Amino acid sequence: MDKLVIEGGNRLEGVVPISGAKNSALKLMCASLLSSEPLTLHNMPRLADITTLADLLNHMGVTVTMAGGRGGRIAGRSLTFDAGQINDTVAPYDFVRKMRASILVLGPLVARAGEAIVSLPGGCAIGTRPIDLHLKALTALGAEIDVAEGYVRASAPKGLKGGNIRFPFVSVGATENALMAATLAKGTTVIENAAREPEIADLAACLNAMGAKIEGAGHETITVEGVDRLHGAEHEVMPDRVEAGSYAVAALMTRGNLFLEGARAHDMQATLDKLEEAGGIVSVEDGGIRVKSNGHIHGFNIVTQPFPGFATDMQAQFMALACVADGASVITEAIFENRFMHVPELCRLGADITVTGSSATVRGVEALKGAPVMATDLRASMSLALAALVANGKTEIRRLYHLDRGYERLEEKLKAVGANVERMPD
Ligand SMILES: CC(=O)N[C@H]1[C@@H](OP(=O)(O)OP(=O)(O)OC[C@H]2O[C@@H](n3ccc(=O)[nH]c3=O)[C@H](O)[C@@H]2O)O[C@H](CO)[C@@H](O)[C@@H]1O
Ligand SMILES: C=C(OP(=O)(O)O)C(=O)O
Repeated sequence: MDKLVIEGGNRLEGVVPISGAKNSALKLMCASLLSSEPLTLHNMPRLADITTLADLLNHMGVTVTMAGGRGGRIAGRSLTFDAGQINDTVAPYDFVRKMRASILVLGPLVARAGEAIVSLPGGCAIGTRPIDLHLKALTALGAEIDVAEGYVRASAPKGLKGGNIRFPFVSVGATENALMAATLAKGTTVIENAAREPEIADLAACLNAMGAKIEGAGHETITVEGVDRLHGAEHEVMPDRVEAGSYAVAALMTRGNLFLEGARAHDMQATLDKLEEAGGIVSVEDGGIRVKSNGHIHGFNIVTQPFPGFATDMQAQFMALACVADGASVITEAIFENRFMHVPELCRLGADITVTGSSATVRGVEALKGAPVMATDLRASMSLALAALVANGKTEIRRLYHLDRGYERLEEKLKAVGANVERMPD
C-alpha cells in the first residue's frame, strides 16, 4: 500500500484542472441500466470508485468500453456503458460494501428489469447511512420490497407506476433512485422535498438526453412523466465541485494563487462565500475560478446543510483551514453523525480542536507540525493533506485508498502547482 509524504511550507501557484465529478459520474453510470442502447459519458474522472462500479455493472452484463474522445476532449475520459442485455439483477455484498453508491442500481434495475436484489450497503466510517427513504420511494412507485438476509429484494413484474413521493427530509441518494425509477414508470411521478444538489440536475439532464421527461430537477419539486423506453445518449459529466473546493482551500491555506480550471461557481457558492469570509479572494474568470489569499486567515463558523447550504463533503477540508486561522471557528456537522474522524489526526499535527456532540470548536494555532497520520475516510484524507501542506516538516499519510476513491492524481496536481509531495510504497 502507498503512503503520501508531504513536506509543508510551499506556496501553491498555478492551474489545477478539475476532473469530472465522482458524485455525478457514479449515478450517471447507474442510469445506463435504464436503456438497452449505449450511454457514453464524457469527462469521466479516473478514480477507484469508478472502477468498482464499472466492475459491478459488468457483473450484471453491462459492457464498458473506452469511447473515442470527441474534439477537444482528453483521450480515455469517455466511457460507453452498454446495457443491451442485463444478465444478472443481483448486486452482491462484495461490490456494495466497497462503495455505497452501488445502491443506486436498485431503482434503474427494478424499473427496467422488473426485479433487483441489492445488498444492503450498511454503515460506513462517517455514519449509519440508512436507505429507508430509497425503499419508501420505490414502494410509492409500486415496487414490492422485502429486506432479508442483508439484501433488498425489489420487484415490479408488471412495471412501476407513477406516484407521489414526499421526502420527510432531503436525501440525495433517495432522490436519485426515485428519479431514475420514475423515468420508466407508467404515468406521472411528483417528487417533493427533492434534493437540489447540482448532481441531481446533471443526472436529470442525462436522463432527458436519453428520452426521459423530467421537469424541475434542481428544485424542491420534480415532475417525471414516465416513458416506455429510454434510448442511447452522450453526456458530459459536470466538474467536481468538491475537488475544486478542496484545492480552493489549499490556495488560501498556503497563501497561494490557484486557478481552478473548469470549476463552476454556481455549483459551489456556499464554499466560495465561506472562503471569502475566511480571507480568500475569489474571482470567477473565463473557464474557471481563481482563489487567492488576502494574507490572513480569519476564523469562521459552519453548519453543514443540503444544497444550497454548506456541503458536508467540504467540512473536513474547512476544518484543516480553521486549524491555522486567527481565532476560533465552530464547525457543526448536521448531515452525518460521525464525520469528525479527522479530528484526532489533525490534533496529531498540533491542531487545537474540542468536539462536543455534533460541533467542533477549532482554535487556530500559530503553526502545525508534521507527523505520521492515518486517513479514515475520503474527505478526511484531503483535510490531512491540506494540513500537511502548511505544517512545518514532513507528514506521512497512510491508508491512501480512501483518497484514491475521490481525488484523481492528487499528488501530480499538487506537484504541478509547487507542492513538495511524493507518493511512495509504505
Ligand atoms: C443531503 C446531503 O448532504 N447529502 C450528502 C450525502 O448523500 P447521500 O446520498 O450519501 O446521503 P443522503 O443525502 O441520502 O443522506 C442525508 C441524510 O439522510 C439520512 N438518510 C438518507 C437516506 C435514507 O434512506 N434515510 C436516511 O435517514 C442520512 O443518514 C443522512 O443523515 O453524502 C454524500 C457523500 O458524502 C454527499 O455528497 C451528499 O451531499
Ligand atoms: C463520502 C463520500 O462519498 P460516498 O457517499 O460515496 O461514501 C464523498 O464523496 O465525500
